[in-house]
Amino acid sequence: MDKADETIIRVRGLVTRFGTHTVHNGLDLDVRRGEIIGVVGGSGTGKSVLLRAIVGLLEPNEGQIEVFGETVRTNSDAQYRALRRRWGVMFQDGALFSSLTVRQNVEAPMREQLTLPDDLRETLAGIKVRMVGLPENAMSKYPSELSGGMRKRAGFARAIAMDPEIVFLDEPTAGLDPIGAAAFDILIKQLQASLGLTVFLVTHDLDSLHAICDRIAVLADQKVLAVGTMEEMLQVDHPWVHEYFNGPRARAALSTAQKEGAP
Ligand SMILES: Nc1ncnc2c1ncn2[C@@H]1O[C@H](COP(=O)(O)OP(=O)(O)OP(=O)(O)O)[C@@H](O)[C@H]1O
Repeated sequence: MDKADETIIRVRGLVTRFGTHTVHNGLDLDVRRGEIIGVVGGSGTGKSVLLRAIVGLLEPNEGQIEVFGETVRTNSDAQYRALRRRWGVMFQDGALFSSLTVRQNVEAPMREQLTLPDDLRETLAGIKVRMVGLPENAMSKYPSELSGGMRKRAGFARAIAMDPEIVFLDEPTAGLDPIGAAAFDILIKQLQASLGLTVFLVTHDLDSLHAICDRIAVLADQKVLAVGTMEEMLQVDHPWVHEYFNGPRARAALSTAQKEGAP
C-alpha cells in the first residue's frame, strides 16, 4: 500500500452525548498519513469534542476510534501511554502551564514519558523551541511574559516534544493578527513537510484552509457532512457549507491564496 493512502485515524459510527445533548451521531472520518486535514464547522458542532475523543480524553457513547490501527480507549494503561507518545496535542490557547517556563513546558511530556538525564532533556527542549521559531531567550520566560503568537509557538513546541507522528492543533491561529496567523500556517506546513507529520487541524480560519490543508472535513448535522479538497467543498449542496465556502470571507481568503500562489 502507498504510505500516503494509509489511514492513520479511523472513526466509525461515533456517538457522543453530554446528558441529553447529542453532539455526534454516527460520525465517520478517515485521516490519511502525512496529510493536513482541516476540521471545520459552526460553533458547537463538536470539533474540539471530536479531537478529545480521538486522543482518548473522552469516552464515546458508541462507535470505534482507531489510531495507528489500534483502538484508543480499550487499551490497557500501558498500551494507551505507548500510543499517546506517538501524537502531540496543542489545545486552544496553547494551554501552557502558567507556573512553568517555556523550557519546562516543553520538557513536561518528556518528564512524564521518558527517563532522560536533565541536560539531554534540556538540549532536546531547546531544539524544539528553535524549531518553532522562538528565540533562545524565550526558553526561560513564563507564558504570561510572551505574546499570543509566541505562546502558540511554545504550545506547538510542546506538542512536538516527543517527535510525534500526528499533531492535533485546536484553533492554533485563533486570536492572532492576520500576519501572525499566516506565519503560524507556514510554520505548520514547514514542520509537517520536514517531519512527515500528519496534522489534524481544528480551525475557523479560511486562510489556513486555503494555504495549508490537503483536505477539509466539515462537521454539521452531528456528523462529518463532507470531506475533500477545497474545490470539492465548493460543490457541496448544504446551506451552511455553501455559505461558509462561498460567502464573502471565503472569497476574500480565496483571492489572498491566489495572490500568494497557494494551491
Ligand atoms: N465536558 C462537557 N460537558 C458538557 N457539554 C460539553 C462538554 N464539552 C463540550 N460540550 C458541548 O459539546 C458541544 C460541542 O463542543 P465543542 O467544544 O466540541 O464545539 P466546537 O465545534 O469545537 O465549537 P467552537 O468552534 O465554538 O470551539 C457544545 O455544545 C459544548 O457545549
